[in-house]
Amino acid sequence: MKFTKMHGIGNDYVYVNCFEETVENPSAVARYVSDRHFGIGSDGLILIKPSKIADCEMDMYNLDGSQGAMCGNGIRCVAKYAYDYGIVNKEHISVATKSGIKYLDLTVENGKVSQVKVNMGSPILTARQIPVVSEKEEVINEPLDVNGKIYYITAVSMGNPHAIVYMDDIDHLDIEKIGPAFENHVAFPDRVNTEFVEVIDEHTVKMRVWERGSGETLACGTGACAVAVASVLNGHVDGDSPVTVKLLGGDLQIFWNRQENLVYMTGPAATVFDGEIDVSFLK
Ligand SMILES: N[C@H](CCC[C@H](N)C(=O)O)C(=O)O
Repeated sequence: MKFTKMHGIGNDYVYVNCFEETVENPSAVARYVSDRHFGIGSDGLILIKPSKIADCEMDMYNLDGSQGAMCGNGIRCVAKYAYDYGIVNKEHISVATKSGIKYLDLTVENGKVSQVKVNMGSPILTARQIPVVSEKEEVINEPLDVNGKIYYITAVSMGNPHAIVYMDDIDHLDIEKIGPAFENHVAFPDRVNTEFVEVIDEHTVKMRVWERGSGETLACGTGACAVAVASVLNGHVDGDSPVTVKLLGGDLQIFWNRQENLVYMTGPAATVFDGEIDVSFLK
């Protein structure tokens, strides 16, 4: 199986061009290629497929083989791959995902995509659609008991579920312990991606993320969008201008246009190497 290793500010995936390749069992392949010792090493697998309703389709799998409905860092790399490898030859493209069609604007430098702006669609705040179990219609700064400690969470979906928690110091967070406790909490029937956020100023936040199905990653695009929305809703940032979200792997610019109720994410995409791996033994 031919693949291309790419990343969006350190959130790295193995990409397969399914205009040319066929991947029979993507969950098993995702688990194998993601292993950083016995495989290629990545946060998961992303298939770039032909589409009848968009320029291409993104099909995303986490490190544990579970399928994700949307991937912000991933879709920027899908757009870069599609342009750089000749699937498309235009700078405004559409990508179909499990959470709907997304529209992207590409910045091309020296014939290659360097930066991508994505219309990530509207945030979902209704508890039962996220889903999160709550008596409230929306979960904004509501208490949740996690391992006997009360955390105040804001729940947002960008096509995938996110729980946002604000803290004074995220650098010394024992994320390996608290991350799984949130991920598998009974309040989240489909599990959850959890973002731990420190507010820097009214235009800047800093975050770490424990991803559903992948653990701590260096960045999460949908998570950064969910954090920007939650930060506006909780009055932590100025909602009239873009928010700089600082992640371990780099920064993303996120703007929630309240008039349109659309979230825009702008950030880089990078290709690391092309390769080939035998996955024929996987059933
Ligand atoms: N890293 C991705 C999010 C993956 C979400 C996945 N962990 C799930 O929802 O199951 C991003 O950049 O948006």
